[in-house]
Amino acid sequence: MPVQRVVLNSRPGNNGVPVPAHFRLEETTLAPDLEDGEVLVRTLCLSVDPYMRCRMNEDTGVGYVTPWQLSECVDGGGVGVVESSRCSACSEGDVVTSFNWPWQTKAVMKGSALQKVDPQVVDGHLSYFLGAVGITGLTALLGVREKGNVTKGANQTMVVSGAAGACGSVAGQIGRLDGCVRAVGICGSEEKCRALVDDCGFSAAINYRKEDIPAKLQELCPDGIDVYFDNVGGGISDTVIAQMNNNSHVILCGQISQYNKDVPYPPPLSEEIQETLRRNNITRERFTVLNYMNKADAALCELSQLVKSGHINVLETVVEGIEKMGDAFCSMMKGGNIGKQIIKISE
Ligand SMILES: NC(=O)C1=CN([C@@H]2O[C@H](COP(=O)(O)OP(=O)(O)OC[C@H]3O[C@@H](n4cnc5c(N)ncnc54)[C@H](OP(=O)(O)O)[C@@H]3O)[C@@H](O)[C@H]2O)C=CC1
Ligand SMILES: CCCCCC(=O)/C=C/[C@H]1[C@H](O)CC(=O)[C@@H]1CCCCCCC(=O)O
Repeated sequence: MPVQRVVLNSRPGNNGVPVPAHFRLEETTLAPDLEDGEVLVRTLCLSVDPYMRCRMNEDTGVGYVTPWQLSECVDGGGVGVVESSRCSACSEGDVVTSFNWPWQTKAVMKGSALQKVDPQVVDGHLSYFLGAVGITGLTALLGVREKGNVTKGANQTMVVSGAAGACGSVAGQIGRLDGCVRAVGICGSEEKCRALVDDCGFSAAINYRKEDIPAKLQELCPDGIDVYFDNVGGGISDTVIAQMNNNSHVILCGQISQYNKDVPYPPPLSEEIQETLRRNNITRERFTVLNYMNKADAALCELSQLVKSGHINVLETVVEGIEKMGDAFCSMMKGGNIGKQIIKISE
């Protein structure tokens, strides 16, 4: 059976900006018969994520992430439907997901590597399994709960960087639902600022490309900053940390502004920022969602209810066609997405 797939064509290097030519679309053929335990799946949607930038390097620098190999099919989060099965756990028509879904229109996968999911959990909106009711929603919810110290009635202000992205847009909404009196987003365009305020209930948003971040933070956070959900690192985060209250909390979720640089994860802070953290007793703990998977089932159930009831509004940027994978990844790394970047492969 002929299928299309995306392979890694070349590496950007530890200091390079990824471009679509680092990926290549190929035709390949699937074996006609399944072996015992195997499942033929048709890909519905694929997830595009920042951590994939380190999979483009020979050495990812992050223990739990493996490098993609040159000329081999790349993989990541995916959702699809079972077309035929020789695995007792999967039947034709089942909707399944995996963290290691090949960027391929159809694939033969081990049934044991797939998780069966119920489309009702997302009211049939299957791409949500890769976003708000999947790993990015979990990252937002568990990141806030595990590291944010949000307390109802405590008059707290939350700031979120990368706020109009998949994790950020949900994190600010969770912050509000959990009791923050203000959620202020920092993001890279006017359109994103509008989406945060009009669609996601953020109190205000700052366009870091156009506005003076320190002045806007002072204006929009009159009682200082108590919780900072950090998706980007670098200069934006240094600016936020400089305005944080005593005994406040940074949720170190990601540092995307540094991913095209040859620095370890998490990138080291300047001596000045470290001193600010110490002086003001600000916690800054690294958060990795994969370390909290024992809480995933309950959290996914909560996220499903919050999305279905309209308490969380989901933002997505959906691009169609496997041939757009490279473009979509490179675009997301430069801010081309609002909400979760998804590639739709088939109906
Ligand atoms: N700790 C964990 O377990 C997890 C961490 N993460 C991390 O969370 C963060 C967000 O991921 P995700 O929600 O999937 O991605 P997003 O949907 O937020 O997409 C990435 C966004 O990052 C912003 N960005 C890119 N470069 C810069 C820059 N130099 N400075 C500021 N902003 C930049 C862009 O938005 P803009 O237009 O605003 O610039 C872009 O849209 C990432 O750092 C990721 O690594 C993700 C999942 C799990
Ligand atoms: C560049 C370092 C990024 C660190 C932050 C980040 O984005 C982490 C993301 C992971 C998160 O914990 C959940 C995920 O899905 C992301 C990693 C997934 C790992 C799968 C690796 C698959 C493989 O290597 O085979």
